[in-house]
Amino acid sequence: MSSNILAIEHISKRYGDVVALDDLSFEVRPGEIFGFVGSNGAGKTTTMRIALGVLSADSGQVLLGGRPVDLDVRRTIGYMPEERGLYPKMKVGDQLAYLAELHGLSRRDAAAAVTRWTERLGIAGRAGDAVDSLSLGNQQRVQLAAALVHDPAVLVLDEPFSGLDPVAVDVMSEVLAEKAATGVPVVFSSHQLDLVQRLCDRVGIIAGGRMKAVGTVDELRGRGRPRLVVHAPEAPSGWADHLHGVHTVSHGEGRTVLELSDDASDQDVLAAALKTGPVHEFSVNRPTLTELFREVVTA
Ligand SMILES: Nc1ncnc2c1ncn2[C@@H]1O[C@H](COP(=O)(O)OP(=O)(O)OP(=O)(O)O)[C@@H](O)[C@H]1O
Repeated sequence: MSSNILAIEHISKRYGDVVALDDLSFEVRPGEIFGFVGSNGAGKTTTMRIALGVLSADSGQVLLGGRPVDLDVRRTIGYMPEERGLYPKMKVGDQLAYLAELHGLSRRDAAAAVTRWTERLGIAGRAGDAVDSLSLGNQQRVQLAAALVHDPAVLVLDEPFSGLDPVAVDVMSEVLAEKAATGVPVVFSSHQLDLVQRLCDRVGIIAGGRMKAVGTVDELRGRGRPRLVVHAPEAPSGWADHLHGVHTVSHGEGRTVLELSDDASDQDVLAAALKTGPVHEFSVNRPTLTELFREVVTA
């Protein structure tokens, strides 16, 4: 199963007059963690539901290891839905064992998988408790366990990090990295872009149902306009505004961040900065994923 590629190919989906997805394509490769980011309503959940096969696309297709996602293929996917979907009154251990058996594991293998994952996710002590007696963060750990107990060939997780405390974020991050290291393609959506930047091999930015940018974090950051950071403590506000092709992004406490158009000269900027007094720092910065995201979705 480790040669599985999850390929989303030209999918479109409308809800009445609302175009939720418009010719969206991307792929998640074996062993990679793919971050799927976009504003509220951009189409992430719709994409993931179509990838799982619980919602059908109007056109386009989803292939896992070259096969359309039918019932058999769907059983090999570990899915964490945004709306969650555990049985609130059922005991954690029973529920996970039930889900594992539903995915084809024998009773014995299911029990072993439940023990392994509840221990790994730090909820073994709660196996005998009803799901709704757990905190939301712990319920989310159970939800992740539910996505993992049948040893899935691919992981599709809708906002798995939302509402988690930093320790739970670390546990979730480690588990995703471990699964990816075994060759499983992992895709998750998130609004926590610092986390996406840290964790993901590649990222896709979706806006208005269209894929606006896909690449490694470095590739995406490299696409953004570079910024100059100038630390000139005596420079007054607006000191660089008269320079050709230079836009001041921010200025405060002697630090100025500037954006330069292609025909602007960084040497002219340096000369202008030196005229104001000493220059302690003069460096080029690439935008963060968060800055890039804002640029892409508002373009
Ligand atoms: N069942 C539905 N009926 C009608 N419109 C829907 C339905 N589900 C989603 N939509 C619309 O489709 C678009 C995409 O929604 P989707 O839930 O996929 O976005 P999202 O990126 O997951 O958003 P969020 O980050 O808020 O979870 C939105 O305009 C949404 O209002």
